[in-house]
Amino acid sequence: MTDAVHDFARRIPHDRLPELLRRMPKAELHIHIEGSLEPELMFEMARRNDVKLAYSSVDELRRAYDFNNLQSFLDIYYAGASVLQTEQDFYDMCWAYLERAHADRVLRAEIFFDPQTHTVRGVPMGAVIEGLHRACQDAQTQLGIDAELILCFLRHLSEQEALDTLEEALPWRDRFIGVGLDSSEVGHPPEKFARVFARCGELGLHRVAHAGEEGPPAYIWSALDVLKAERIDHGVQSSKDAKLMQRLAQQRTALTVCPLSNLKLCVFPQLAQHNIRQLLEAGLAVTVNSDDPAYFGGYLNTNFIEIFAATGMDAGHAYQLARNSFEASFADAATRQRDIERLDRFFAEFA
Ligand SMILES: Nc1ncnc2[nH]cnc12
Ligand SMILES: [Zn+2]
Repeated sequence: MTDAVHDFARRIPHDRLPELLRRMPKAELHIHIEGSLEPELMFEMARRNDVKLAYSSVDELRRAYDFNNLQSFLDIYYAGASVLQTEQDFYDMCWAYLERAHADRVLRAEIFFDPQTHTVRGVPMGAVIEGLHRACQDAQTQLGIDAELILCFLRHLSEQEALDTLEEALPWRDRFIGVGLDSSEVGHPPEKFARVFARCGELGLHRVAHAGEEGPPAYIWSALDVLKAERIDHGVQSSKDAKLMQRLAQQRTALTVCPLSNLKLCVFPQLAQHNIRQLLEAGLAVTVNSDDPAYFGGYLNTNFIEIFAATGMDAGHAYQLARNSFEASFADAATRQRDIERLDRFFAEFA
């Protein structure tokens, strides 16, 4: 941050913070598209595809969104994804997210998808990828959002299944920019996926991984050293390991932190106890993200507003978080620079 922007940001009064956070340009780097499927759209898809849900109404479904850890969420999340069957379903879900993100002043979105959740039910890989890709293209032309896809492997499945999934997706290689690793973390360390990530590196794909959401700092070390992950998704457990904190700060490896997700999955008992401010002030390249907004009570701006209210962060922190999101994105250098200039202009003009 330049000193001028920094000084200006520090003078913005706290009561204007929600407005600043809402209007500030930003990138979202950690969003599972299946986690953006709102109950209303889920019921609509269940109806049109003749899929039976375990809940009789939107209200009953929403009442079931009461989680005590990651697994209790994943069980409901995978059941919800069963309504997605056609290319149009994937398009509709992704378009709904992108419109919502646009309203939150997201200039760039890097969107995770879980193909194995769908191919195992007989949905063709092409229906998943083409539907999502078409929504990303329309978002570029109609909303001006830059949106890209990241294919995630489910870590509760085997490495061989991940390798098979990669092969199956290769005809659409130009439709995704990278790969990630998600699902049940504890008991499924990054090293289980060493070979498939090495192969993705050879293919020129970006690599990210969920690590240190519930799992230990050792998983963050191996995501970096074995998988060569360029960003760590969540990574909040890094504060338990001083050496790791030093490394992440020194390398400026981005952490895609998801405050409301961590609250809803009981990673932290209250938002006020979240360590995002500590991580940011220790010099880590922290970003704010929504993870699974339809399940965790808020899209990106709600995450910003609630975590700022709970931890007392100010406009200087807001600038740094937004700037980190652009610097950590996989956009080309000119696009990143353009977005950072937009951010600087926004802060200079905010009044
Ligand atoms: N928070 C999360 N952690 C791991 N896998 C996920 N898949 C969707 N959301 C996830
Ligand atoms: Zn996630």
